[in-house]
Amino acid sequence: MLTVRDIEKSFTGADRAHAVLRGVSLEVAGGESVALTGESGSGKSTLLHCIGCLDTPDRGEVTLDGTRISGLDEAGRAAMRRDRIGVVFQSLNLIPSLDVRANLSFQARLSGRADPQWQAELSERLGLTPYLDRYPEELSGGQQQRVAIGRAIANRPSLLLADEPTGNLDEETAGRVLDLLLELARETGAAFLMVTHSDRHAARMDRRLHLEQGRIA
Ligand SMILES: Nc1ncnc2c1ncn2[C@@H]1O[C@H](COP(=O)(O)OP(=O)(O)OP(=O)(O)O)[C@@H](O)[C@H]1O
Repeated sequence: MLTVRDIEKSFTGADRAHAVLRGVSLEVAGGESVALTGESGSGKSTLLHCIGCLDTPDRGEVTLDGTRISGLDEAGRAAMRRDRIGVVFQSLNLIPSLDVRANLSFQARLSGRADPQWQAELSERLGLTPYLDRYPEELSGGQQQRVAIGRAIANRPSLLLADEPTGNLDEETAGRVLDLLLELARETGAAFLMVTHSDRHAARMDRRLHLEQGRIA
């Protein structure tokens, strides 16, 4: 269960602070999928970064399965990212020097939770088994996207965060990739929060939250 309480975040510009998040609260239960929508610049990525331990809110609390993650130091936040949180962002951040097999298992190995049987099943369901020995640059955009999803889920994270994960795929491939994400998140019991600009994709999730003027509308 993800709980976000009254998060505030400002960025300081040349002369003044610009408040991006002005008291955002939300909850996502394990196994539940929630779409996060909002105009460009409304703070969706900022919110995801604060929740995913990639940035810190100025005020407010983020709790994951009872652990207050917003109060952790850098080492604690790194451990949360490694052990409990899976992310699929538009810049996929696959490791170019590792083949697909090693990219898939990278995070799970770091956290000591590598599970070869689960990884083999994931590779099969993501259609990646024929490509396990290839390097990211030898894959299509859709194939790379599926590696990023596999890597995020290989660890069975409590929280899965995705930022426009199908943004650069054609509509049909995007639909299939979203199906897989939803299926895997539900199956592993992850709380799944996804930023999307697509009404069609948002409609496929259990719930939708809209960010407007720094708050959930
Ligand atoms: N590191 C930063 N320093 C200063 N301003 C920032 C920083 N990151 C984001 N911002 C500002 O915060 C606001 C929200 O940005 P954010 O990327 O969260 O929006 P978004 O809703 O994800 O937008 P998009 O849909 O276009 O990706 C924007 O005005 C942006 O310029």
